[in-house]
Amino acid sequence: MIELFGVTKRFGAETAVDALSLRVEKGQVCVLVGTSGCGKSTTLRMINRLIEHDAGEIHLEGAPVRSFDEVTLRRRIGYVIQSTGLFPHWTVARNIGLVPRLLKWPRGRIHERVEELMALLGLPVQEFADKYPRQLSGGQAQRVGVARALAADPDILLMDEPFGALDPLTRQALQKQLQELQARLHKTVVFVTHDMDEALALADRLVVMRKGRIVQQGRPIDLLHEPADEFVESLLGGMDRGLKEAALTRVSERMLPLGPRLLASERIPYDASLSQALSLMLWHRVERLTVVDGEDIPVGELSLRRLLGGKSS
Ligand SMILES: Nc1ncnc2c1ncn2[C@@H]1O[C@H](COP(=O)(O)OP(=O)(O)OP(=O)(O)O)[C@@H](O)[C@H]1O
Repeated sequence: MIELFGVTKRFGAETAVDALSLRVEKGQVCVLVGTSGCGKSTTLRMINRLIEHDAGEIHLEGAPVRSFDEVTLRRRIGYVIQSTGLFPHWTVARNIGLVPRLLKWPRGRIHERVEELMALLGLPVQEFADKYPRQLSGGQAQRVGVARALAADPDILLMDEPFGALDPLTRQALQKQLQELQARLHKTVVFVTHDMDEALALADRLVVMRKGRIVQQGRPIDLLHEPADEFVESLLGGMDRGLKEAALTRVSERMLPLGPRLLASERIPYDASLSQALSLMLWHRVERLTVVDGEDIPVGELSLRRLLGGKSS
């Protein structure tokens, strides 16, 4: 668990973070959003003490962050940034093993851990272990960055725009991979992003910041339904909020069992979102879709009325 109590950070005359209080439960993904310069990165970097706070308290599992030495912080908190921060003259394997080496793990254990992480992140050892960062694509480098952050099995992961520099397809693939990892590893994650779709997809708890303060926080769906003010409303998508909400619901949650009717010709996977279903209906000018499982076998149907929240088909 991470707790911030009235935390303030000033840079000269400017207050970057202003008496901010926040609690991130164990295993939760907390996403910070807000306009540029509102203090998201500063908040993140105070948690691992890359920036020291001026006032208030920050606690990890109930103990002040200032009571931990640097090595303990490195072990307990993984940190991923947009530019990856990989050492250019080190191989992928060496980059991933950085923190275990600092912690003086035995060589064999480091080797095993690096291989385990590369497998976890979909980076075949044969192909990537001896490559240098310049030989990697943006998405591959970002995966190495995540593997490195996870190396010492930290409880906490701080991610600052980790996928910001990637093309939309790679970005979505890495978001999905992060969700799958999180389902297995249950880290306590604080994630900063400018991309509202990314924020809504990943967040258990969404925190909207403005001028160093929190304007609103809660479950994404609650913020979409009841934004505290116009600022939150427009940040969350304004008129697009309906589509953003639909993106949060899976087709499998709305579909009905297969009925006696003929199957609709257009098909959609059961784990697609309602916004994708709506898009497909618009594209094909149809009001019904056949829902299929991973093997393309029909498992249900989704009608436009049902998609809109109606009870019957
Ligand atoms: N090292 C620093 N020295 C002086 N001012 C700083 C420093 N770091 C941040 N600031 C200022 O503090 C404020 C908050 O910056 P921060 O990087 O936390 O915002 P942010 O919300 O992460 O912004 P962005 O979304 O653009 O990355 C900004 O006004 C910034 O100029």
